[in-house]
Amino acid sequence: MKPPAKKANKPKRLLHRRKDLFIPSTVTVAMLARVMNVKLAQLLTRMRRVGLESEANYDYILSADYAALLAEEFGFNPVVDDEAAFDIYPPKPLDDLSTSPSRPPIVTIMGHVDHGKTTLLDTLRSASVAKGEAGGITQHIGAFSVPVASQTADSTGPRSITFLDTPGHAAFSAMRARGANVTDIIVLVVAADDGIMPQTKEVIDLLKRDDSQVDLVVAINKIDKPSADPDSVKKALMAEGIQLEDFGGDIPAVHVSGLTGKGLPELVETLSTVAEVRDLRAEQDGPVFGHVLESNVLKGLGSVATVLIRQGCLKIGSHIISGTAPGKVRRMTDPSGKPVQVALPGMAITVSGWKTLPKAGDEVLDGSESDIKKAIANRLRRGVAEALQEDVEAINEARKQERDARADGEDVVEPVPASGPKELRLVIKADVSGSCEALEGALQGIGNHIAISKIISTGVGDITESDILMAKAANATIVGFSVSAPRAMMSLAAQNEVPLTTGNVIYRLMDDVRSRIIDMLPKTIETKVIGEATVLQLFEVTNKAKQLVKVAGCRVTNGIVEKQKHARVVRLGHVIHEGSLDTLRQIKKDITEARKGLECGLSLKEFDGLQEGDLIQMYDKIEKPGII
Ligand SMILES: Nc1nc2c(ncn2[C@@H]2O[C@H](COP(=O)(O)OP(=O)(O)OP(=O)(O)O)[C@@H](O)[C@H]2O)c(=O)[nH]1
Repeated sequence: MKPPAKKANKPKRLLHRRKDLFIPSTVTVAMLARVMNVKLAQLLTRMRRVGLESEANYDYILSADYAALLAEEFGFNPVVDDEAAFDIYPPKPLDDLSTSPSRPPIVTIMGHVDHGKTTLLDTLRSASVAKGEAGGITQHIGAFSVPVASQTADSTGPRSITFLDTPGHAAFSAMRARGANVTDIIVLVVAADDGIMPQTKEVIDLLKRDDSQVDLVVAINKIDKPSADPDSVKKALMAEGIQLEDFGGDIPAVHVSGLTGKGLPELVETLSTVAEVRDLRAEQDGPVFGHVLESNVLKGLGSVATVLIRQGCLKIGSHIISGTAPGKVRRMTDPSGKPVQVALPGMAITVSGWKTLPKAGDEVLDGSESDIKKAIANRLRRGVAEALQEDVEAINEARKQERDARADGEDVVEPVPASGPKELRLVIKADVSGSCEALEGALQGIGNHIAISKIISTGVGDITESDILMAKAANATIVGFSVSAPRAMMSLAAQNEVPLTTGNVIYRLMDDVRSRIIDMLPKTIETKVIGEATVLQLFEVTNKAKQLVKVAGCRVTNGIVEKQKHARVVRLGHVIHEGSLDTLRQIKKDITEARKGLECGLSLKEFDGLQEGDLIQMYDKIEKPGII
């Protein structure tokens, strides 16, 4: 009788927990294979399969993104440091601002050279100061505010207009490059006596291209001049596609004179009307978001920046961040120099209290002191990583070119030494752990199957005696990044014959390691043919030692046949002998060289088998360093 069948086990669901793999900011393919404990060939095959064809090389330096992707391919859970990713970001603009408070419009004046932008701004600015606080001083801070005269307490239009007066400034290109358009209205200044000029066209093109909401107001300037012809300027603008109100369009044009001030109240009124139609509003509660327009260091105040507030409400004592500059608002002044306690959207104010100088065009955000500290550390680290990434791209490209050149040449691939590749051992020291990690990623695995770099130790801090002793014991080279090597340490390293290299540019250190690896590779010998001669006839002559020797009557067909160079005999495309010349003669005279077209007689040392039709090649041997 058959034993009762065992109750089949229910298949258990396999819970595959992926192993965490820490991903450094940069890592070579060889290093990634090593840390994942997979064969390099396997990783290269997988890279090709996932479309990383041109990156599939042992020495390609992968970014953390690619490395993470590949780690996932091999079943790992790539861990990119969350703390390292922390940052403070601009707040998302609200979808519906209809209940938010109104804000002043931001106006930029643009136009062709000499059409009067500066004069117009100066007149507007001085008018604003005159109308503003008595005794206010006009400071050049990158922006100023002009009150709108016609506004009453219950009207809905803006009470003031903020003019930005640095249109060609770097801040603008920096902001534009990040897609930030701070301007609501552009005033296009066109001189009534000059008309449309190249920079006028540039502004028009910019407006046509710009899909952001920027309104246009045309200021036909220098209207006081007898030669002013505003009508023909307007027609020319229409021809450029600027639909002016006068011709049934919706773009207002105002006749002004920046010099006399004529028409400026109308210009301000027009801007106010355009702004009113736009119904410009911004959230005053919540996080602060602004842009640095200008920054400089002032005596007694330290680093000061003009900040255009775009959202939120900046207060004295707020902790702020801009780029990698942290700050705590100590003092704020409006464009007339009057201290303010709070800065609202649409206002441009000077802010002091920065620990370092922020850059024009950078965003200004607020946050808690500790968040700002963390964000700054990460931004600095990312800055290093980005700079490194640029280097890395250049290095990857250089390596690719070398490889391509090598593939095109006739080089023979050196066999792998039986003992495995030679190692250049490295002891790494860096200023902070971030750069240590970056350096590790960049230096590990430089080389090829013959010689390769291997990091045996990493550490943070200056180079010490124990580093040198460890390097000596391990026969390693010390690489220091942004650390100091005191003189005593340098001499200790020299006494112990420990190679030591320091620097603060990662790619230079990479180059240094590369050249050390190259020195470990066998040199390749290249030949360069410098002259050729064809054997026409053979003679037998008696030499000085009374021996009968064969002499070849030749014609030099290419270059120069120099007696002291290396010589080889090529027969039917094959080299049949390599050596050197014994004699080189013309008629009966010994010569040292024979140029193209000449006939000469020659014989070779230790070779007596020349035949008619043989090709004698004279060549140089060039020693070339190994390639990685
Ligand atoms: N008659 C007259 N001259 C003016 C007026 N506005 C400016 N100008 C003159 O035109 C010249 C150029 O004026 P700017 O204000 O420097 O012109 P701009 O467009 O700022 O020039 P750039 O800064 O070089 O781009 C100066 O000589 C001014 O005095 C105006 O309304 N009427």
